[in-house]
Amino acid sequence: MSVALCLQNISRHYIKDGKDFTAVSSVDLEVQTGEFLTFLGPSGCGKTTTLRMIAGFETPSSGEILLDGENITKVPANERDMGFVFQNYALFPHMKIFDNVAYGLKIRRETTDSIKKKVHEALAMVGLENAEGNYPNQLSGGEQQRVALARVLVLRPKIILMDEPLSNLDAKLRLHMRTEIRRIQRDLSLTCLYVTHDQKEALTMSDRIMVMQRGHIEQLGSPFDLYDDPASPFVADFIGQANLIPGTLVSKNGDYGIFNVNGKNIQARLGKQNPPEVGKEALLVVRPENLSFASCSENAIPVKIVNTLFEGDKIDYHVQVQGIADKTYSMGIPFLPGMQILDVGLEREASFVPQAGVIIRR
Ligand SMILES: Nc1ncnc2c1ncn2[C@@H]1O[C@H](COP(=O)(O)OP(=O)(O)OP(=O)(O)O)[C@@H](O)[C@H]1O
Repeated sequence: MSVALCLQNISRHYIKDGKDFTAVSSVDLEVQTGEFLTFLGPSGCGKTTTLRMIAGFETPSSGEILLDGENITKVPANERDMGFVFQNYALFPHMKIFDNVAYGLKIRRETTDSIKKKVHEALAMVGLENAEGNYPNQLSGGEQQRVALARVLVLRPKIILMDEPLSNLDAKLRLHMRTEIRRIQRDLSLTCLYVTHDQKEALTMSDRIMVMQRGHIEQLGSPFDLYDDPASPFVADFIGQANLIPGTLVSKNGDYGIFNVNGKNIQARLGKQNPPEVGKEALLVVRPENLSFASCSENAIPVKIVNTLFEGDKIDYHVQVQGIADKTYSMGIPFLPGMQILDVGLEREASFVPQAGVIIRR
C-alpha cells in the first residue's frame, strides 16, 4: 500500500468572538491508497475544517498537505484532483441527470463519445443507468445523492471527500446508502475521506476512523481497535455504548489487571492504548452486551436494578453499582422467549468474562 495523502502538523486558527480559536490542532495523518477513512466526532470538533483544508477550500494556519508525495498546501482547490460530495447534493436543478454528471468532463473538453461512455459507466456504478433523462427534482433524495457521487466518480479523482453525505436522507435510505457507498468504494479501490458525527455509520463503513475532539486527534484506528481498546474515556463513550466504572488498579499480571471497585476485586484486560498505573484511579470499560446476571461468577460487581426497558431483542437493565450512587450503568440482556423480566429494586451481581472488560487511565 502507498500513502495517498499526508497531513503534517496541520492547524487552523480562527478569530471567534474576538478571540483566537483553534479549530484544528496539530493533526498528523497518513491516508493509504484505497482506504476508506472517516473523521468522527461531536459537532464543532474540527472534522469539516480538516476536510475543507484537504479540499483546498480553507488554508491551514500552519502545517503541510501532501498528495502522492507532492506538497499541495498552496495549490487551489480546482487543481487538486479531488472530488467533493456535500450534504445537500449540490446538483444543478435545471440540468438533466446526464448533463449534471457530464459537467466536469465538458469543462475538461473531453470528446462527446468519451463523455457519453464515461457518464453511462458512472451512472451504472450507482445503479441509475435509466435516470439520465430526468431532472434532479424527479429523483428521490437517495437517488440525487447517488447522482452527486456519480458526478464525482466520472472524473476519477485521486481522492473523494464526503461531508455528511447521508444526513439529509431518511433512516432506512441512510442504511442502504452506507452499503452502496462502501460497495462502490471497494469495487473501484477508491481513496475516500468521510466526515460524520454518526458513530454507527463510521463503524460500519470505515477501514479506519480518526476520532476528533476539540480540534485534535483523540484516537486513530480500525473500528475494532477503537471499540476494543479505547484510548480515552471520551472514545469509549463515543464509540458504541459503554459503562465506565471508576475504581483503582491494584496489580498487573501480563495483559490483565486486578481492578478494585468499591472494595470488590475483579479481573479485566489492561488497555494498551492508554495503560493505567498500579495504585492509581482508573476506569473499567465494559459494554452493556458483555454484562450478565449469571450467578456464581468470581468476576462480578454487586448492582441494584433501578430501571428496566424492554426493547424486543433485549432488555436494557439500568443498574447502580454499590458505593457509586451518582451513576447508572446499562446491561443489555438478550431477550429469550419465556424469560422473566427482573423487578426494579432487586439486588444482583453483574458479571463479565475478564477479556470483555478493559481498564484505562481515568
Ligand atoms: N470561518 C470560521 N470562523 C470562525 N470559526 C469557525 C469558522 N469555521 C469553523 N469555525 C469553528 O471551528 C470549530 C470547528 O468547526 P467544524 O465545522 O470543523 O466542526 P465539525 O466537527 O465539522 O462540526 P459539525 O459536525 O457541526 O459540522 C467550530 O467551533 C466552528 O465554530
